[in-house]
Amino acid sequence: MIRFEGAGMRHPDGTIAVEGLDLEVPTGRITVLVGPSGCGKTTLLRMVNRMVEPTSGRVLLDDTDVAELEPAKLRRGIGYVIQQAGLFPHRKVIDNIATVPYLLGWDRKKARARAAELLELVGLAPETAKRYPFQLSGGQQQRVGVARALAADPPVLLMDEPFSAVDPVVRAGLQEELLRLQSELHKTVLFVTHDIEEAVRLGDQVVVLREHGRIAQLADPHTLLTTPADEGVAAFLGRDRGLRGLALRPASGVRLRPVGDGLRYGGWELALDDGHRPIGWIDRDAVTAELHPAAAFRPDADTLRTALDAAVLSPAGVAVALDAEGRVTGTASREAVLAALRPDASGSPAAGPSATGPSATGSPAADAPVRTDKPPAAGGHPDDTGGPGRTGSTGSTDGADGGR
Ligand SMILES: Nc1ncnc2c1ncn2[C@@H]1O[C@H](COP(=O)(O)OP(=O)(O)OP(=O)(O)O)[C@@H](O)[C@H]1O
Repeated sequence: MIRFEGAGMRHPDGTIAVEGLDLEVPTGRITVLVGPSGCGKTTLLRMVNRMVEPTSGRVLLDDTDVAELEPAKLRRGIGYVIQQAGLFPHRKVIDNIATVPYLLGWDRKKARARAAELLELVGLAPETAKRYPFQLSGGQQQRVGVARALAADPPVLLMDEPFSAVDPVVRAGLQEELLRLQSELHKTVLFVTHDIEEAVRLGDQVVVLREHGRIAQLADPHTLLTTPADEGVAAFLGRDRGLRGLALRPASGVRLRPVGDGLRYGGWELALDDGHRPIGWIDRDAVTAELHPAAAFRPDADTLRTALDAAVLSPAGVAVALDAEGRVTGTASREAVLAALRPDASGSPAAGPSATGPSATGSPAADAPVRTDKPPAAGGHPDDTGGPGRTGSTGSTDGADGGR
């Protein structure tokens, strides 16, 4: 655990970077520091590896004041990832990754073998090893930066806006990768960002800072989004914080309409291949049999945001639910997705903050069984005439009906 005790830092010119901060960074979890530019995030991070010395208070690493530890030794036990990776341009990727093992005196062969292992761990092809950093994309460089920080298997990782120099798609991939790594490695991560979206996606706990490193709020992502401490925090979270919260909720709570009820919704029909995988939506009134993409989600692996997105994109107004093999297991209307937000719906946040997101392992709510509707005793959906080759009861009780 990292503990800041009344930690403060005043620059020689009198500028206060951080003042009297008390904060605990729990072992094996991701703590994200987020806040506006200049609020002291980087200063705080660098106090941990003594790149910045506090001018008041102290920082403890597993109950030892870091001031008592020799800086070079301390830093070898702490992985550090910065914006734009900060790789050595004249060293091959493999040697960049092996930097700390070399410093620790490992023999070259062992250090390189470890580096090759890490290259694979962060999702880079083995041939990347022989390249120089300028021969890699920004996202690949960041992966190398993460691999380098992990090389000596340090228990602590400091990450200072590591993904902010790459485009949003690459960034989302890197975030996903970090969560996957963390589900295996359980490092104590202190992560700095100014992006609240990134903070709630990655953090087990999120610390919203304001000027001079003062804590405006410390909470798990769900609590932060639903219960901001004050108007300042609410403003910082943005007006769409409710929608953003959808990304923290597993889609396992969505009540599905079973496929046995048919695959027709209003004038739309879902076409399946022989393996029960969706081919697309067909407009039954159209002259040509044009296929419209069947936006889908996986209840066991995706969030409510993905499920809602799939329902919104669907011409029939229903999202298609798939199992891990891509077979259709049911459908869910927009209303059915939103119904999963009700406090009594399964997959509620009472199951605990899904800090690593439901697609990562270990989220209790993500493991919840998919609930399916019981067909009503009588009646059914007026548009439901049964899917191709399917008969049986129709309708649903949860508003999971489509139509247009
Ligand atoms: N060498 C310095 N001399 C004086 N003031 C400094 C110095 N370095 C940083 N500061 C100030 O300390 C404060 C905290 O800086 P810090 O870099 O920790 O903020 P930050 O939250 O990480 O900002 P950003 O998000 O822009 O990177 C800022 O007000 C900054 O202007």
